[in-house]
Amino acid sequence: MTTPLADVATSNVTLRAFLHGLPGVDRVGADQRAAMLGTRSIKTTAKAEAVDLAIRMVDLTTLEGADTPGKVRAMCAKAVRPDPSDPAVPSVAAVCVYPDLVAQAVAALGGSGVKVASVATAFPSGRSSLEVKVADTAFAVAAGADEIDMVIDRGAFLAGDYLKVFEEIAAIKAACGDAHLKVILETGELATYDNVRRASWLAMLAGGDFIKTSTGKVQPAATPPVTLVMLEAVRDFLAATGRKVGVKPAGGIRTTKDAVKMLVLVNETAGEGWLDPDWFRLGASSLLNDLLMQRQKMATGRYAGPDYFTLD
Ligand SMILES: O=C[C@H](O)COP(=O)(O)O
Repeated sequence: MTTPLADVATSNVTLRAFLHGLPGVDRVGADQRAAMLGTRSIKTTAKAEAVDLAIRMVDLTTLEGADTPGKVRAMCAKAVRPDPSDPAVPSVAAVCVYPDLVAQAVAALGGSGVKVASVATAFPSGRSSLEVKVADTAFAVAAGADEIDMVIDRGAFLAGDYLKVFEEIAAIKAACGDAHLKVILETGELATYDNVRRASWLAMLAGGDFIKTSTGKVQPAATPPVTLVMLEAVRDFLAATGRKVGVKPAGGIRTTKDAVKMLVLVNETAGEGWLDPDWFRLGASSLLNDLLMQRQKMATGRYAGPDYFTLD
């Protein structure tokens, strides 16, 4: 008899049996399908809409040891009005910063509708005690974070201790309160697409509101096939449980072409219902400028050049 979904996390044995019972990913098929969808051409009008949608989906990110309050304030201004010369350009979805810079971001964004996301849980390695990770999360939430981007314990996952990973995600979810939880799988360290599928289900079963590919600190990061596997997982999870989970590819998404490819993948895999910033985000530090350049090119027929927009 198969274990009901609500009970699969009662022990590591049942959780392992469930995750290893998921259908295997056809690696060649996933690579080919992602490559094929990446060659789809779209009409100019659809492209203009896609560029604005992609801007609205950006989590504008700075995650450097050298980040300063001034840099975060400038990034927040850009998040709200990406192109000061054109008020028709929409705001991005969120900014993403380290926990100690959340308060500055909240103050700079005040009332704009742009959310503040923060990478808690000993980002990017995730190597600390659960106590420290929960405290890191609580600190960011108390400072006003709307969203927490946590990293999973890849060491525990790769060692087969799925219950530890599950319980950690559930504890961080509890510490989030009303803040949304994005669970970073760090797919570049998971070795196989089967593991990406298993980690996606694990994160969703444990209560994640979003599953996110990468920290941006490990290569490869948000590749199209990995994003495809995760989109299939949220589609199948919705069918199995009735709960919808979002997807956030992050890391290495730099061009409008990369972003549009992602939107085609979303449409063709999870479906139109995910083509919304509530359900799909693009985590990126430098994509926004390229989207702005392409937007201007489509409107005026010429590029403004990268210097026209403020540096990310
Ligand atoms: O979450 C977002 C990533 O850290 C950004 O990565 P990126 O600098 O490659 O765009």
